[in-house]
Amino acid sequence: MTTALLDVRAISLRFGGLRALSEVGFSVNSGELFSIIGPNGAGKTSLLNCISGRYSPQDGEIRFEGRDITRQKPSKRAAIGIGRTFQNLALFSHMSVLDNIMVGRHHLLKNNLFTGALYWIGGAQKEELQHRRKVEDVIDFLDIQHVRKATAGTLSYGLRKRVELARAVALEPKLILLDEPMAGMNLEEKEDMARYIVDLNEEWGMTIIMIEHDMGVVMDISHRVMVLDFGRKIAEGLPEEILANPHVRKAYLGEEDPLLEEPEALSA
Ligand SMILES: Nc1ncnc2c1ncn2[C@@H]1O[C@H](COP(=O)(O)OP(=O)(O)OP(=O)(O)O)[C@@H](O)[C@H]1O
Repeated sequence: MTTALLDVRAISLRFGGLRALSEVGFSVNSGELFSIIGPNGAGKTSLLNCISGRYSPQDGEIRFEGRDITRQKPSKRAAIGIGRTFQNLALFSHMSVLDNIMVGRHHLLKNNLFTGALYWIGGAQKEELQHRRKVEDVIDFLDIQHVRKATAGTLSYGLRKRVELARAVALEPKLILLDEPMAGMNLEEKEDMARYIVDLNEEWGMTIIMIEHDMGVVMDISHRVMVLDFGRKIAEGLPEEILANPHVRKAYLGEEDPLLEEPEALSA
């Protein structure tokens, strides 16, 4: 039996009296592009925060590569291969694009005692070289060579989102969590971003969990989709199954749920 890369088991998260997540469970396999959708306030970002370690669920368990990480700190989770981007940009706006990406890498290496030891016994140059090569690969991949020296805060919104993705990718995560990567983008920027996400998944082999409101993109590029509503999982399946699900259509698209409707004869 293959072990899922990520296994979320019946997690519940409360903020005082508010139930942000109620017994949500799902698994993501290596190589999947898995999307989470749902109306505003459904609990999508809270769920991502539980996976990255920012929030701690009161109940349930989260396993990564078969190990229980439910109580691990966010930095430890980043070091074992869970990367993320944020709904609102989280770049150092006064720093260059290159430095923003390097910061992520240094953070990763700082967590790695072995590379730390190498530094002291003279392997620093080789390490630094590999380090820079990786960053250059990421810069090439995301087509941001032309702005590598620019101050991040001066870039257009679409480009800043791309730099933020570059910083997360430079950490070489096994699993990357994308919180609304296309929010606020125009059509062209969205198309570009969708292509980068698909390439990351198909060519770089990264497993992706994405929250996104643009249904066209979600249904187009996801392997599987999960739907949250009021902190509960209401559906999970292939894009076409989700689109055809009457409960989803009602909760998410605001359409009437034929299963819940009264027969015409009775309501007349
Ligand atoms: N730190 C927090 N403290 C208190 N309540 C919170 C906190 N974070 C989230 N919530 C609440 O939890 C619920 C779920 O919020 P969450 O941001 O996870 O939803 P979402 O599905 O990501 O929404 P959106 O699509 O608007 O981003 C909301 O009612 C929200 O107000």
